[in-house]
Amino acid sequence: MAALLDVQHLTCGHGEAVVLQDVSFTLPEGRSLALLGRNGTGKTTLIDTLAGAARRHAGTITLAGQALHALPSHRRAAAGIGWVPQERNIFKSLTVHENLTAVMRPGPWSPERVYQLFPRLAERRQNLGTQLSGGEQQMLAFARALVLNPKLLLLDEPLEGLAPIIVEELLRAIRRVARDEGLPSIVVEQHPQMVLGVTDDAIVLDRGSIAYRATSEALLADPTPLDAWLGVGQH
Ligand SMILES: Nc1ncnc2c1ncn2[C@@H]1O[C@H](COP(=O)(O)OP(=O)(O)OP(=O)(O)O)[C@@H](O)[C@H]1O
Repeated sequence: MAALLDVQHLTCGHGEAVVLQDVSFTLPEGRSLALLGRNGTGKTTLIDTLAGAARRHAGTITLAGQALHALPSHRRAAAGIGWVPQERNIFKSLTVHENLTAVMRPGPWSPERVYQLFPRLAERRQNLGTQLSGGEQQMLAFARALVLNPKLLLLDEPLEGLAPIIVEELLRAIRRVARDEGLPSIVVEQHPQMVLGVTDDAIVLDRGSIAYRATSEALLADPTPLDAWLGVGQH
């Protein structure tokens, strides 16, 4: 079966600066991928390049047979990229419910379904974005990407800086969406043990390229290969 996402010989960065060189990987339909690596190794740059928000110097990005690499960001969203950037792009002057209805498209994920996934958002549906906690904003950013009914979900450090109880809720939601429902997803994370439990496969970036890849299950069973790329005791 053809890969859902096919990235070939991708070189990308910011302006003239190259951050990742000649990166190739595929993501099959129904699989989820943890994107790991030390600070500054280019995880966000890779996600942003897939979403059309960083500079592609060379290479191709194909989603469900459609070439995306020459399209602007909004057309990649229309083609099925559901992107949740680190800065949580919600409309702060709209209510939770308006945030969802402003972007929703037909498909299995309706606002009512995301409220079941995130009961906190259901309680806050009439609250403005400005009235939400950081964790609730992250849930709303995730929910907005879901109601777009994307073919591929990109989550950039969705757990960063959040309280443990919120991290648990988000991990449960990622597991349900990515693992149980099989929505293809790429999840950037600095701390592997959390994300390896909710993804199928893992890629480690180092020095501008893919340094290591394995199944998440294998790395959970034996994380020693991560020592070389993330630092001993860092996972
Ligand atoms: N907008 C930008 N303009 C120029 N350089 C940038 C920009 N954003 C990131 N970089 C540089 O690109 C490199 C990779 O950064 P990137 O944020 O992709 O790494 P990362 O692995 O996501 O790190 P972190 O975990 O800290 O977010 C770094 O050297 C960074 O300084």
